[in-house]
Amino acid sequence: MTIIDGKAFALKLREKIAGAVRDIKSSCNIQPALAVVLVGEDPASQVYVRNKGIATEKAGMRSIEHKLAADASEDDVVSLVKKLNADEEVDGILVQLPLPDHISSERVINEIHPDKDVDGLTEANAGRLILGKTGLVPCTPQGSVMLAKSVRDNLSGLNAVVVGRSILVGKPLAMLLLAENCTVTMAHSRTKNLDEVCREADILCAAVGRPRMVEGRWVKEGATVIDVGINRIEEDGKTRLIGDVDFDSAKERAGAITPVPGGVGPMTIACLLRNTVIAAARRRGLGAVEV
Ligand SMILES: Nc1nc(=O)c2c([nH]1)NC[C@@H]1CN(c3ccc(C(=O)N[C@@H](CCC(=O)O)C(=O)O)cc3)C=[N+]21
Repeated sequence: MTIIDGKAFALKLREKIAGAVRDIKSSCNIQPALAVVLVGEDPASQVYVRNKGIATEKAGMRSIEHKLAADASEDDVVSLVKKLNADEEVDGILVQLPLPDHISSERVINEIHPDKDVDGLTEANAGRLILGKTGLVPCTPQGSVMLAKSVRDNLSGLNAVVVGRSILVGKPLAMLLLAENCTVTMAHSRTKNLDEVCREADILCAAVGRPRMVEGRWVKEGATVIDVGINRIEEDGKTRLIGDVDFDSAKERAGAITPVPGGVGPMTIACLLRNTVIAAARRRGLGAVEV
């Protein structure tokens, strides 16, 4: 049984990205830049944004942070996005989610120029993903597939079950697994006999946001389990981060499994940096980057 070390994989990927950034700098004298927009003072979001900024700079790229007050209007956020779209120096734009309730994240996200949409969440990039066209791919699903491929070099023909159908993770993840020639089942809260459906999975991905929902008994012997959940819970008087999979029971049956923390989470940030380099190279006509 393999515990998939997402943290180590992400660090290696970040080194490769740093190499690609160095190449771009030395050959074209360009420093790719990522702009992150944070609205409000949510402590968890502040931590994420700070970590993204540090990771961006460690990769040799420029990090630009824009912080708006919690009572900023939707139009304020949209004008900022438009300004960043027009800024030649900015290669990637990320609007930290969730946004305050009075702001439509759908509207704001869709204002991002698709070629700068490093989250891969605009309608244009979602469309490109289902049509199999070149675009920017959502980071968490991309990282999940990379981790699955790190233990099974060919996913072709395997049964993949994705539990969860969110726009951010479940749907794009299913599309990426389909592109790997998996036979994909999208399961969700209304799925009948969810345990039986999961037991058919060679690749079982849990992205539901419910702590320890996927039980060990649901895991086929030898399956690859990708746990996308990040749930903060109180247990034994401590705050703990746990996944959507009951790790202790699942690891008894899985062939390989991602832990939480240290699994998919670190890959999300690495893939964000990857998308930023890819966006920079495409926008500036530098040809494809191999990362
Ligand atoms: N526009 C946008 N894009 C996002 O990609 C986005 C977002 N908004 N809003 C919030 C969520 C959450 N997210 C995570 C990224 C890394 C870890 C991560 O690295 N987690 C570590 C642990 C970190 C800890 O200890 O808290 C791990 O799983 O090992 C987790 C969660 C990106 N998000």
